[in-house]
Amino acid sequence: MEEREIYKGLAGVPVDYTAVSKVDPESNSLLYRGYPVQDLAATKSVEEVAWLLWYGELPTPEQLDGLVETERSARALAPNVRRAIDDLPMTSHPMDVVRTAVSVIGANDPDAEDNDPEQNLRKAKHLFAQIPAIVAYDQRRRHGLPLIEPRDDLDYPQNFLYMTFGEEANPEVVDAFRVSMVLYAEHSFNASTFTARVIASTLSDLHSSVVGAIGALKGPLHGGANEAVMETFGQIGTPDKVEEWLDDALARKAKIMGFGHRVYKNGDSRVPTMRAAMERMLDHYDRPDLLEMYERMEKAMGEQKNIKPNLDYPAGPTYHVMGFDTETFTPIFVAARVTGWTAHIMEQLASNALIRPLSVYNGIERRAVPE
Ligand SMILES: CC(=O)SCCNC(=O)CCNC(=O)[C@H](O)C(C)(C)COP(=O)(O)OP(=O)(O)OC[C@H]1O[C@@H](n2cnc3c(N)ncnc32)[C@H](O)[C@@H]1OP(=O)(O)O
Ligand SMILES: O=C([O-])CC(=O)C(=O)O
Repeated sequence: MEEREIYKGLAGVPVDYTAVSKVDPESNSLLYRGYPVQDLAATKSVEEVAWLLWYGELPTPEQLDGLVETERSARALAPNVRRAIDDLPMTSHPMDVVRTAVSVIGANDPDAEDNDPEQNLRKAKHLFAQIPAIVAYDQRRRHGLPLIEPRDDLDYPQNFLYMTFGEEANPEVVDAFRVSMVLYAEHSFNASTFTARVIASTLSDLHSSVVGAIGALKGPLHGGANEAVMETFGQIGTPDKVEEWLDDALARKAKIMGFGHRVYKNGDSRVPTMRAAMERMLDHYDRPDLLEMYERMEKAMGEQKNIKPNLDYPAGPTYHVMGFDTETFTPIFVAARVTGWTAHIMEQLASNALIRPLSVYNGIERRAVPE
């Protein structure tokens, strides 16, 4: 076999520049276009952060008004997107539903193949406006409930919660949801963003890149971990069972969902902000049992493996107490991350090189085909 060094999982390999965000494990920080994410999460709206990721600067009041108007006027689903969702079995995973619906939105777009930056910005804003309606409707239909039309007097997180639950959410809940959407929006060359960039690098279209990214996000080693956290909590049952459950899981060499990270080795920079939002929600919904379970698992993982939680760990219980179905958690991540993905797709296209790495062949050596 040829002797060449390989970089399994591309671990530690820089493959391109990006100006969208900086993940710095040394200082344990995350910057979106230079701004610390926790400072953005403290005061900025989902719409402001979306603009920042796409354009590189926070919007002026006029620019923000323009984006808000565009987003609010593009929320309702086209009839064939709705029919495509209705045609899927109730057993379809919500990530498959959102992937399918985004595919239909792409097929509906008369300029889907046009990679002009203005067209791609338009498509990105359209997806940003549409995905909450897809996610909310899918959760409702699985409960036998009718679709709720969007309300254009509500901001992005208020409307997302309204379309899901049919009533205006408490402001504290809206704020915790907003914080989660800001924290989930962007994270450099994670697996789904890299997938989006690989697809964009072939000069395919933006919707195809987003569909591919949704597929990559679904896996439990990436976005699917927020669902898996609640499944774990469900298996454990009560806080006093945490240590016993963990001993058994680690003895089986199981990966504990919501812990560990490819880049951060000393804790995920977003966790303190999300944890604070989770604590506000567990208090609001009076779930001290979930906080105890969270803390016991975090402590036991620290003692046994010295591995810290990632963003999916506090996000899972937060979405659970808000009333989202566990399978809806990763689609919420899609709604948030579509801004980051599309910013990266546009950055890739602005300075493109086909992404095509090499492999080292370790199969059977050349041989003759039998007669
Ligand atoms: C928003 C996000 O996408 S954040 C990531 C969400 N994913 C999860 O929470 C899934 C659980 N975590 C994991 O599987 C991993 O930590 C990953 C995939 C996120 C990162 O993995 P990698 O950088 O490839 O690290 P790798 O899997 O090689 O782990 C290194 C060591 O730590 C252990 N380890 C890492 N994470 C975990 C975990 N969650 N549970 C138990 N052990 C773990 C591994 O078993 C390995 O141990 P070993 O050296 O004794 O074999
Ligand atoms: O960066 C990663 O590998 C995964 C992650 O935390 C994210 O995408 O938010």
